Amino acid sequence: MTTSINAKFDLDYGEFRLNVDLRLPGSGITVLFGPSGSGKTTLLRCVAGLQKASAGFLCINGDVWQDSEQGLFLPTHKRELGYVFQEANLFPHLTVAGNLRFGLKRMVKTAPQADLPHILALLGIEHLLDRMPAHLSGGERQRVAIARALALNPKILLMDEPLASLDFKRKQDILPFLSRLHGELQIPVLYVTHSRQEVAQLADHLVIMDEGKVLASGALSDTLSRLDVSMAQDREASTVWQVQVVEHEADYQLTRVACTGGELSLPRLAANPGTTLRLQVYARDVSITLQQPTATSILNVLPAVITGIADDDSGHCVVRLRLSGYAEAPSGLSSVDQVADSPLLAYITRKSKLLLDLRIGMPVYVQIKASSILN
Ligand SMILES: Nc1ncnc2c1ncn2[C@@H]1O[C@H](COP(=O)(O)OP(=O)(O)OP(=O)(O)O)[C@@H](O)[C@H]1O
Repeated sequence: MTTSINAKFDLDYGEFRLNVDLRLPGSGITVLFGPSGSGKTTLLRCVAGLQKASAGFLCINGDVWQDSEQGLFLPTHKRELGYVFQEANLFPHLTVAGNLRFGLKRMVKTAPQADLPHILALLGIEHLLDRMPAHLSGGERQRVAIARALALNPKILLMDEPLASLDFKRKQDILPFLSRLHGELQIPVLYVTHSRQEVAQLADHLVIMDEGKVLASGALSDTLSRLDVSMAQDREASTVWQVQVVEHEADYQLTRVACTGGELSLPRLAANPGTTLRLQVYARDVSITLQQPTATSILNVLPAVITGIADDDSGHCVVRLRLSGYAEAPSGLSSVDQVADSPLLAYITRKSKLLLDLRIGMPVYVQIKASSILN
């Protein structure tokens, strides 16, 4: 993966200080995750030039927008970026088409044009062009706001909790459109959220922040399975893998999928063999055995090696494992960096850990009781 964003900011508000030095991928979705007040929005505003860090350096795929040592600070209107906020902020007196055109009028004439039909199709809003914003659902308004930002053909898309003002149903409606941005957008996206669901569904790269600092930054599944960060330390912990559909077993209404480390049987999926999908496995749905179980109703039993163990203070512990079935990712998945190793977490009682005498480096079997496909 090429490191193409370098964002280094030191900004002191007195009560709060943002101090980050990040190297991020130049494409794909980077999610900034952290509790309220951890500095996610402040970081996004520094990237946009809406906030000026006293010491800062920002380079987006070769374009330097800030270099305080050289006295360089590009104002926001000169930064080629799209910004999507919690509220869509569409002009109420303009149709959807009018809202999209408004941004375009302000573009520099020589700037390359965005592929508008592609953007409209990507966000599924072709049929809404003549509508007024008041006649759109919350999810449709946000899709138009994202299209308006992309229509500017930005070099980076900044999204600050774009789903926060939507109810559960609307969030579910819009997430598939956001998932499409992975493969279809060439530019990097910085996406702020507190939602673990959005992290699992959207992130390629994950940055975990707290108190103005970066606690962890890395490929999604590596970061999700880091036992030193809080996301991996409770029963909501999960890992996300890319899997590939192998075949359907019509008689059993099952679909077999391949991951690095083996194959899994899932309830029948509406996807053709060869399709790549995201699979989320919660730590609480994974159990550990020392021998390969011979009589179990659980279909998904895979060999694994323990790579880490962290106790919590509620009588449980989280065990990090690496599947050890295959050395290589299935063909077709190898380009996805998070597939190189499919880490897995198991949330078990501390008593079970002691009874099985689990230790790092031990070969075991994992039983995966349930999992869910995210896209
Ligand atoms: N202009 C400002 N002056 C002083 N303090 C500020 C300013 N803007 C933000 N802060 C403080 O900086 C801290 C980080 O705020 P920020 O909005 O970046 O957090 P966040 O992680 O995005 O939070 P949330 O998830 O609630 O939106 C907060 O304590 C906030 O009160």
